[in-house]
Formats: sequence, C-alpha cells, structure tokens
Amino acid sequence: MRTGGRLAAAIEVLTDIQTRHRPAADALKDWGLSHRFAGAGDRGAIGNIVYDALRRRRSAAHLFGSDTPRALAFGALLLEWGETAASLNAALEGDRFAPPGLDETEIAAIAAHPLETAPDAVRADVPDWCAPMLERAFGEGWVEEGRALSARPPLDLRVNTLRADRERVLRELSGTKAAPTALAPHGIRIPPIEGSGRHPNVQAEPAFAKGWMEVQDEGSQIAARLAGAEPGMQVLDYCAGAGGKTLALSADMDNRGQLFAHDAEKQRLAPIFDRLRRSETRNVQVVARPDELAPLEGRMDLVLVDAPCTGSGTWRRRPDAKWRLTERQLEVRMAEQEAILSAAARYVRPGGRLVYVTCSLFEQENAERLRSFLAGRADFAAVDHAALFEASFPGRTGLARIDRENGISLTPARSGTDGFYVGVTQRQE
Ligand SMILES: C[S@@+](CC[C@H](N)C(=O)[O-])C[C@H]1O[C@@H](n2cnc3c(N)ncnc32)[C@H](O)[C@@H]1O
Repeated sequence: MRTGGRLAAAIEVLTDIQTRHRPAADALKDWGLSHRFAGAGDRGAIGNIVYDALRRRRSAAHLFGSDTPRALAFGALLLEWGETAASLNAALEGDRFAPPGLDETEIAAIAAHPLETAPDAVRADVPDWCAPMLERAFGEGWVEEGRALSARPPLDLRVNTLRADRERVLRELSGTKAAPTALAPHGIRIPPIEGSGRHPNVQAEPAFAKGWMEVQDEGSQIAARLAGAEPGMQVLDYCAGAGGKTLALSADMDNRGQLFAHDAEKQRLAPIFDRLRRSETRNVQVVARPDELAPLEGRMDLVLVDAPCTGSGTWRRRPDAKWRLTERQLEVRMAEQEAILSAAARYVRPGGRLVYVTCSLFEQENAERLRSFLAGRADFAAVDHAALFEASFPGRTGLARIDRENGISLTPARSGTDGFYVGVTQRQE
C-alpha cells in the first residue's frame, strides 16, 4: 500500500471509532481482519496514523477548522510525519486508492490557523475541562506537559532479576535500539517509533518466553521501587490486576517473604498465574476473595494500593481514552480511591507502610486523595518524600516532581515516563 491507501484506511478506522464510539485497538483489529491482504507493515502504518490523529486531535481539528476523520488523519501526517500540503498532494496524485488530495479551501484553512496562536488547551491537545486540572497540577508548564502526553511513547521493559540481568537482556535485544532506562535500575527502553515504523515484537523473543523480561513502563517500575518492598517482608498488593507491579515487588523481594496479590475483580487477576510461572516468582499468593484477606489485618509491612484511576498519565498509549473521559467518571474514580484507601489501611501493621499509586496526573486523584485519607486517620502520617526519592534514586531528583509532604509525580515531560503519582504513608508504632 502507498501513502494514499494507508491514509484512506486510517480515515475508515477513525470513522468507525467516532461513529460507533469504539476503542481504537478494537477498530484497528477489525479493519485488519476484514482486509487480510494488508501486510503487517501496512497495518502498523495505519495504526500509527490513527494513534497520531487521536493524540493530536485538537491540533489537527484546529488546523482544518473541523474534526472530521479526514481532517484528523490528514492533520496527523502534517503534524507528526513531516508532510506539507504540497508533499501530501504530490504523494496522493494518481493513486486510485487515495482519498482526494487537499483542496484549496482546506489549504487556505491550514494557512489561516497556525498552531502557535491556538488556545492553550488546543496546543496541549487536551479536552477543555481537563485544562484547569493540568494547570493546577503543573502551573505554568502545563501546556508542555500536555504536549509531552500527546507524543508517541517508548516501549519499556523490566528485566526480571530473578532470572536474568540487564546486560544479558540488552545483548539479546541488540539491533533494536534498546538501552538502559534513565532511572529504573532494571529497565530497558526502546525509543518511540518513527514514521510508519513498528516496535519489535518483544513478546516473541525467546528471552520473553524464558521470563527474563516483562513489558512495563519505566514509571510503573519506579513506582514499584518507591514502594520499598524488601526480602522477607509481608506485602499486600491490594489492587494487583494483571500483576505488573506484583512481579516487580517480588523481584525486589528476591522471592523471599510473602506477597499477597488481591483484586476486587477476579477476572482481572487471570493473567497473573501465567506471568508468575514464566517469571519463576515463588513468593506470591493470589487472594481473590476479600474474606480470605481477614487473617492479614494489622500484619502487613507494606500495602500497595495501585488504585483504579482515570489513567490520564497513560494518554500517550491510549489517546482515545483522553476524549472519552468525563467529569462524572473522574468523580466515580475519586470516590473509589477514597474507599479503597480506607479499606486497605486495615492490613498495615503498626510501623508498616501504605503506598498509594495512580497513573493519573490530576491532583484530585493524587495528593488530594492522600491528604483526605490522612485527615481521617491520625494513626498514619506521610513520609518525607524528598528523602525517600533521594534514598531510592540518589542524585536524580531532577527527574521527578517531588513534594516533601504530598508525594512524588512522574510525568512524560519531566521523567520521560508515563504519568504516575506515588504517595507513601506510615502507620504509627
Ligand atoms: C491500576 S489497576 C492495577 C494495575 C496493576 N497493579 C498492575 O501493575 O498491573 C487498578 C485495579 O484495581 C482494581 N480494583 C478496583 N476496585 C477495587 C477494590 N475496591 N479493591 C481492590 N481492587 C480494586 C481493578 O480491578 C484494577 O485491576
């Protein structure tokens, strides 16, 4: 397929997403199934246009004065692929699978709507209602944070230290541009893809099958590290889901001590069993039923609450979620976070820690929830987050936003990771 055919396919997929309110991944998968002639390279390129269009949706709509699938797909190529109106029209000329080239009205609209003078929320590529929340979280730099959240993400891996070390895995991945991550000690980063490229299928690597590595954003690895799990501890991962952080905690514990993995939704835990086997993790007990947690009350050295949240920190990877999110959903999440924190606190032993993590950038889901929890629990106090970060990542404080009392934030602009928040509290002896 040439550019024209790929562009036409991207418009088709974006139309499906817009009219049927479908997740981008599902719409792309269906397109692939009904166009089996398209090779992996074409499908990858179409996916890149669709995801770029969703990441830069407001910028593209601003350029064209319209948010039709056509405007978004053309906008993606103009904004992210280094194309100009002239180069695009030249590429589409004579291609019978291509959509019509840009007409005079469209070319005039692009010239009349430069991004430099666009409103802040457009340049940040976020919904209007989210702009004040980002401004509250980041102050003057919030547009830059929004822009970083609209860029393509890298592919990060965590080396499973129970089975391998970073040098060994890097050797296995030679030829993929893989390099050590900036902060996470066992992380490997494959940089964001360019143009129509694709990330390597790391899950097909023998090293993956052997349990040497897991796909995990560096921010998630750092959050698990800051939780401070150590060999011999009694740890409860209260919102374990598919176990991304459970596996990281277990590696930090060197398979020693006891790690309980719980989730309110049993089916979310399903992938954890395979992952535990593959990684040779032996100190994890999966506890699906809440009543089975009763014996753990007041006994845990560490309880991790990796709370359900809006996921605003992961908008680089799931840009369609950015436009689907509603204020009502945010309110529901905040209430859940409140309830989960107070339920999870009962398992912390005196002197133990309760660690609250989200992949959100909104204060409402982060420090505000931590403060609200602490206001009702005189027996818990926030740790010194500056000291915690320095102890975990000596000399690297510039790579995070650290508020001594209110927690640690990682962001795409500051840390080069997905957005994460970590707030650590300790129960008084
Ligand atoms: C952010 S995800 C966890 C991701 C996981 N820790 C990881 O690193 O892969 C949040 C999880 O919290 C779970 N959850 C939601 N409400 C809960 C509750 N009341 N108690 C425990 N888990 C809950 C959800 O089912 C979801 O799996």
